[in-house]
Amino acid sequence: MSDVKRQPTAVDAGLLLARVRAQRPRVHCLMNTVVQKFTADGITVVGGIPSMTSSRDEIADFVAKADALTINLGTLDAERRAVIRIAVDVANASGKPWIMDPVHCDYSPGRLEFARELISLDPTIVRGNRAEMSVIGDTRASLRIQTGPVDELSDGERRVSIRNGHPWMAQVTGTGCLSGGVIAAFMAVEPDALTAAACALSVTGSAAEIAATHAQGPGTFEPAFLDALASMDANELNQRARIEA
Ligand SMILES: Nc1ncnc2c1ncn2[C@@H]1O[C@H](COP(=O)(O)OP(=O)(O)O)[C@@H](O)[C@H]1O
Ligand SMILES: Cc1ncsc1CCOP(=O)(O)O
Ligand SMILES: [Mg+2]
Repeated sequence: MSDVKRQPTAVDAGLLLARVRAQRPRVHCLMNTVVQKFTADGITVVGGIPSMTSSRDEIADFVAKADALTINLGTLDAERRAVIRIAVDVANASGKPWIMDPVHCDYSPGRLEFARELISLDPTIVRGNRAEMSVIGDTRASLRIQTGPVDELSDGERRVSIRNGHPWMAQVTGTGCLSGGVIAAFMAVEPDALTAAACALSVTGSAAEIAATHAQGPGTFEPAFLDALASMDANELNQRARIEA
């Protein structure tokens, strides 16, 4: 799976999910304070090991021990900006993959400016929803992901669409943030970021489809989604994953 020209497939999704479960990558998350638990649970049930500390004293050690890093701008303040800069420096110095979620950068010029500063530091992936990615615009060399009813991925050479998921994902706070954590777990076991992210999003989207068949609404959908993520396997992905060039 190292040929960067390759288009990812449903078979890859099953293989990478099995690789995450076998390798148990550590994912450090500088996650917003709203959805820390949900994100940590999402990483855990796909097979990764999350850590969430945002202490300035510890961040360098945690990132150094992690296999991938998730940076989320959802609840930003001066201290968190400083900690994010340290985390990104350590990840870049040691060649670890990192994903940046520019949550609500469309609400505040200051946040957009900080998101642009981080993009200049070469994140492996930038992922946001439609409103966020519209103001972000071009992300130069990074893999760019815009999620929504259809997820659109582009790395400058390839474009991939993921047609999985369910509208209830947009009614549960944190499904986008959780996807950043799951994508990071997949990047930790697969060097081609587009393949890793496409497979991760087909896994979360397929789990959402299964959860929706059991749930009565967004409230019961959330735990059903974690259950479906935990029991996802290659057979299910072969039937459901809709990864299209
Ligand atoms: N209407 C929809 N149908 C299917 N999947 C959706 C829908 N809306 C969002 N999703 C999925 O929910 C997740 C979060 O996407 P999105 O809502 O764009 O991000 P955010 O939560 O950051 O606003 C993604 O995995 C996306 O595929
Ligand atoms: C509501 C809110 N406010 C700050 S972070 C956050 C969660 C955003 O989660 P998502 O973008 O995944 O829905
Ligand atoms: Mg979001």
